Amino acid sequence: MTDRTAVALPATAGDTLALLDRWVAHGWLRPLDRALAAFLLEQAPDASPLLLLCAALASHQVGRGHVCLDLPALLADPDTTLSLPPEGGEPADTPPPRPSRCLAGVCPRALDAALDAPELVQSGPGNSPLVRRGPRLYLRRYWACEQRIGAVLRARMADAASWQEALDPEEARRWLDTLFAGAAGEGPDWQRLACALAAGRGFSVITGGPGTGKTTTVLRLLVLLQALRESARAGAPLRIRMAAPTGKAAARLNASVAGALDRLPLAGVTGGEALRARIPTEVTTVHRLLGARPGSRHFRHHAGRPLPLDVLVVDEASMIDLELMASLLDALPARARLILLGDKDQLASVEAGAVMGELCHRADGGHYTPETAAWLAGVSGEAIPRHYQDSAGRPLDQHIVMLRYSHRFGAESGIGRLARAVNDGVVRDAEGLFAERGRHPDIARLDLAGPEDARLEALAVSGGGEHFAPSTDGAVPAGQQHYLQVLHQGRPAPDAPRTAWEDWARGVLQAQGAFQLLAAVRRGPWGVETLNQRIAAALRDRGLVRGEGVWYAGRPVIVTRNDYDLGLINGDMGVTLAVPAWLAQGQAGPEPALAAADGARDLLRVAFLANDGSGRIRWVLPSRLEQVETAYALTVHKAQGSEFRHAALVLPDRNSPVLTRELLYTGITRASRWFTLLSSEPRVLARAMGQRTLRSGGLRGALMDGSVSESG
Ligand SMILES: Nc1ncnc2c1ncn2[C@@H]1O[C@H](COP(=O)(O)OP(=O)(O)OP(=O)(O)O)[C@@H](O)[C@H]1O
Repeated sequence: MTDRTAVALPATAGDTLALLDRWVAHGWLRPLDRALAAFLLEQAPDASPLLLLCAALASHQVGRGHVCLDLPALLADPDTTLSLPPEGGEPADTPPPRPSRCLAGVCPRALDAALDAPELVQSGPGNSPLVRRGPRLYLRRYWACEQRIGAVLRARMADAASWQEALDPEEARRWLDTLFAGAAGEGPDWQRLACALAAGRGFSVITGGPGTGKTTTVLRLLVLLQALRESARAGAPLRIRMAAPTGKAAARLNASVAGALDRLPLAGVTGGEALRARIPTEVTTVHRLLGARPGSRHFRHHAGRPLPLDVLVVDEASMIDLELMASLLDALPARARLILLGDKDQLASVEAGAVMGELCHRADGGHYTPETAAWLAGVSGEAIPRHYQDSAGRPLDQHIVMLRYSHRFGAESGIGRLARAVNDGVVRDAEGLFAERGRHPDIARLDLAGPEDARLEALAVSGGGEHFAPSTDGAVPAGQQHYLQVLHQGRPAPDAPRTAWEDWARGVLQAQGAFQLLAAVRRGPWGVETLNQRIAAALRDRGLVRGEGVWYAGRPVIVTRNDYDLGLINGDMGVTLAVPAWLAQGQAGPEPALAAADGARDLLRVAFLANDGSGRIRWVLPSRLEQVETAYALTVHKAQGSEFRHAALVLPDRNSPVLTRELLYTGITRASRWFTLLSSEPRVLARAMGQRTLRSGGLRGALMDGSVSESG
């Protein structure tokens, strides 16, 4: 609630820091944000209170995913710049004044005057800690990242003609006919258009919801590019690399690439098998590709030592934050082709920046110029419908294609229809899908009586099959007990060879992906912390897990920070297993004489799937895992890039800034077969769908006109 009862801008810098302390104490601001204000005051002892306040708020925006502080928005609605209400509730003592009260009466001119402090705020290159560009106030690091990204992408857009001219349209058309043989459907084939467009661009984005064929399309594109390279006799085959932001996303793409490549209609095509063999199936993480170095934020590859590749495909690009994208583009050779894949409607990265969303904000409408449409028709044989054409289309629009038809979720799929209704913001449709019980056997809604309703645990343990209409194939949704049963029942004998233990661990990890409980928030009764405790207790009560300590057999964990020494990436998931001492200690196999007695010497190790796509199991000593959390429940953010057969989403009964349409959409689309919604608030869908994630940043503006000038 906006508080405009009195003008209360702190009078001195000391008063400002005291106010920031109170905001920190109430969980409205991070200690880091307050520390920045204190640092600036040391640098410039006469800095104005308003400037210090703005600096702390600019820093706070970064923690909330924004790239900068939007100054007009700050004056129009000051309280949206703090974390209000804080997660998990407020402390009991009197709350401090809100920004709306401190800033009441502050006009744009006063703000301009406060920010006119060249030692702290400049408008471009320099060494001030803050940068102001028009309506935006940045921490310099984020302004610089935005500049670097803008410069690389603008240069590629400015050079579009040379990429387009380098493409032989007839040869491309011949290959597209081969690669899309038999693929006729209603309306334009956007996959074919995507291949044609990306083949004629140095930088392109292919966006689409789940199952719209991003992987299938990009593999066809890679074959097309490799084939064109060979027919032009332009030298060695293209060096192609594929990467994804997390180990989990890389492993998922890895698993689908090999199958999708096998399905390409290349059998019987002259040279087809050789081409197929020249498409890599290995997907790495962006960090690994760039050469992350332990304990450093610098990478082995950068502008001075670019990546040795000709084509780079980056999947799940919406999860890439501003800094990582800047590092990636720095390391990209000037003539290397960049193809970004992802779902523009998903939540943006946890860290600052929403690069994919900024690039794709006009993707729904197409906005292809008549020239682009004519060129695409010549290359692909597909006509772009008139309503996707726009004679005023911007250069950026000409680099983006949206795949519009889900091959995974047919027209009748509840998950597919729910995701669409949520995305379109049509509350009545979304609510109605749950009301038509039985019509959609893949979705269910469980209305809880309150935060303590034990039906939540029951569903998480068993999967809650009783809430779904029966499916035609008789399959039922899994819960947590599924992987624990695999864990208990599939355990090899103590003297079984190493391969048997690894197969078992793979089986447990795979079964663990059959169900995931998701939550919107971390703290409070509906947050992952409470849910994890409740599920662990419920599993103990049912005898599915034993042991009271932090580590016990069956504990699932998620890695929360990259650990290059252990080869683990933020988002990797593992399961704790009790294994014989010989295996835990890295010996090749059991010593026969000891094997029989070995069962008594089981040790705990956490099994992770190696994120190099090899399918190997990494056994990690629990005490070496410093940055992990229990993963019976995950936030939707953490689950991004993963997919589960059954995803159950728990939403809070109170409004929260994180409860947005994008969060709901991302949660729903984590489910591949069954989706359950759990909440005690009947209006929760309407609430979440009514809130959009808006992220401040200047990239979109900088790219829209396609000019090479600096963003303003
Ligand atoms: N044009 C098509 N015709 C028929 N089936 C298709 C077509 N394109 C993709 N598919 C099928 O749809 C499924 C999803 O395709 P794909 O994995 O390429 O989609 P995606 O967008 O990458 O999915 P994800 O949501 O996993 O990122 C696959 O089974 C694939 O074989």
